[in-house]
Amino acid sequence: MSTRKASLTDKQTKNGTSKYVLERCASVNEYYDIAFKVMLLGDSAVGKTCILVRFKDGAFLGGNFIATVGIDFRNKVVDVDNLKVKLQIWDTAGQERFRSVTHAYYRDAQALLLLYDITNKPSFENIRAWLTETHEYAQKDVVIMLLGNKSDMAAERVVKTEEGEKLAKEYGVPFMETSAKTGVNVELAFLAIAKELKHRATEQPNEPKFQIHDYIESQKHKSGCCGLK
Ligand SMILES: Nc1nc2c(ncn2[C@@H]2O[C@H](COP(=O)(O)OP(=O)(O)OP(=O)(O)O)[C@@H](O)[C@H]2O)c(=O)[nH]1
Repeated sequence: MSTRKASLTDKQTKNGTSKYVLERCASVNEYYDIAFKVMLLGDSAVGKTCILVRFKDGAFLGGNFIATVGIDFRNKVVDVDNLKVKLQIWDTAGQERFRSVTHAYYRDAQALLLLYDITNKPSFENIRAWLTETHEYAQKDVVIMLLGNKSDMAAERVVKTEEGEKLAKEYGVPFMETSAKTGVNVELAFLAIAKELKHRATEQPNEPKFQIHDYIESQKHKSGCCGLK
């Protein structure tokens, strides 16, 4: 069991991360125009922490698996259409015994990344239960994305890409397979979420609506670990 501790205080959750913050803000030397909260959800060991570390630091946390205790978060600022968008990304513990802790944080999240492991069938089968939880605890208009992680482990795959696509279609949510190990589609997943949230927050009545599904389809497989524009 890890020594990682729940580090998100009430004060931190309220610090410059309200839904539509549009003035320029500085937080620990990071300037941003608008801020959103994103939560990573899914069974234990599907790779939530690794996806976050890959996105934030461009590295892979290999070696011994250390389960997250409670909830933790990291910030990353990305550029979307000349705006600096800060994503405050909450990494939750997948283990059942921490569920009541994480439920309390759903309400403030504007987006949820729901992960399963393509080499672990139960983690995929549990996605329906995760979706039920999100409907119970999250905001009605929360943006949800389904991610099939560990796509680098082709030999151990037990969940077909088409099964992920089918489930995502059933729930009307965007889907892609990712690998925290190789970086495939990791930046794309977060960037698509940032774009969707930014467009929702700044949308003008006569502007065409941002189509997250179309954006993802046009960008899939282009993104490795770095450099997606
Ligand atoms: N091959 C491969 N291994 C991965 C990938 N992502 C995560 N792992 C491994 O899977 C294990 C679990 O990863 P974590 O990121 O700690 O899982 P988690 O979902 O945060 O787990 P909890 O904290 O218990 O909720 C670790 O041993 C990682 O090295 C991936 O994309 N490919």
